[in-house]
Amino acid sequence: MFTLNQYSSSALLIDDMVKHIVTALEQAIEQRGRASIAVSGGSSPIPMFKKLSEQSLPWNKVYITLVDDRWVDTTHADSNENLVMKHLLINKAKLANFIGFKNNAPTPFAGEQYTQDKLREIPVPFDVVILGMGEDGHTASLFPHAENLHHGLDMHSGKLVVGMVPLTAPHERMTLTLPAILNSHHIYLLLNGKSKKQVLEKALQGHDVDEMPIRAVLEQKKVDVIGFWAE
Ligand SMILES: O=C1O[C@H](COP(=O)(O)O)[C@@H](O)[C@H](O)[C@H]1O
Repeated sequence: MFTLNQYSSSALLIDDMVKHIVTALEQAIEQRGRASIAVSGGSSPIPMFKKLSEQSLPWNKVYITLVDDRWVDTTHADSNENLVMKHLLINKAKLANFIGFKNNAPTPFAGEQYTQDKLREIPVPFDVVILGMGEDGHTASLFPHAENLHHGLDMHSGKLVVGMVPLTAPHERMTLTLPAILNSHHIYLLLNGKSKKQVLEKALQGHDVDEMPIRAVLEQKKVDVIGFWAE
């Protein structure tokens, strides 16, 4: 089920979202001794990452990975791994365990198996998956009309990650597949600004997943999804 939480300011949104994340991670650590979170890149999560990094948690028991990355060097300005290093794995959170996607393979397709093997270290189901959404309706790097989109959405592929070549954004990508995203206890969708609200409304009005892959997450019945929106 999808629920949208709306806030009168982004500061209030961040406070509440961080509370949700911390509660889920604390609960997992209490029950299983470890917790896991997969996070988006892009610009939306940056202020939330900083607040999250300041929280008092046994971060050495928290495993962090990405929901997607661009196939660029990890020091590149467009690398989601670089973003997480700079904005999340700081302050108290620098003690967390991080597993990124990028490896030395020439393409994300050639690198799938290596990353998939590395990701086996992470406790699953993920306790929290933080998604974003692009203006084109993509989420993670599941991009509209991309040639490989059906592999990313295939609930029976047995794959955690697949390569993707977006038609609507730069860089080849590697993305968690839909079944990997849905192998989670909580999915939080972070949305900032009027235009993302309009994109969300359009997504909720239709069913063509190829046109707007975010619909695959909004329409599924396996995991509850909470949207966090502020103008
Ligand atoms: O390319 C990407 O875009 C989405 C949305 O990013 P935003 O900058 O509009 O917040 C992001 O969720 C994804 O992780 C990223 O690789």
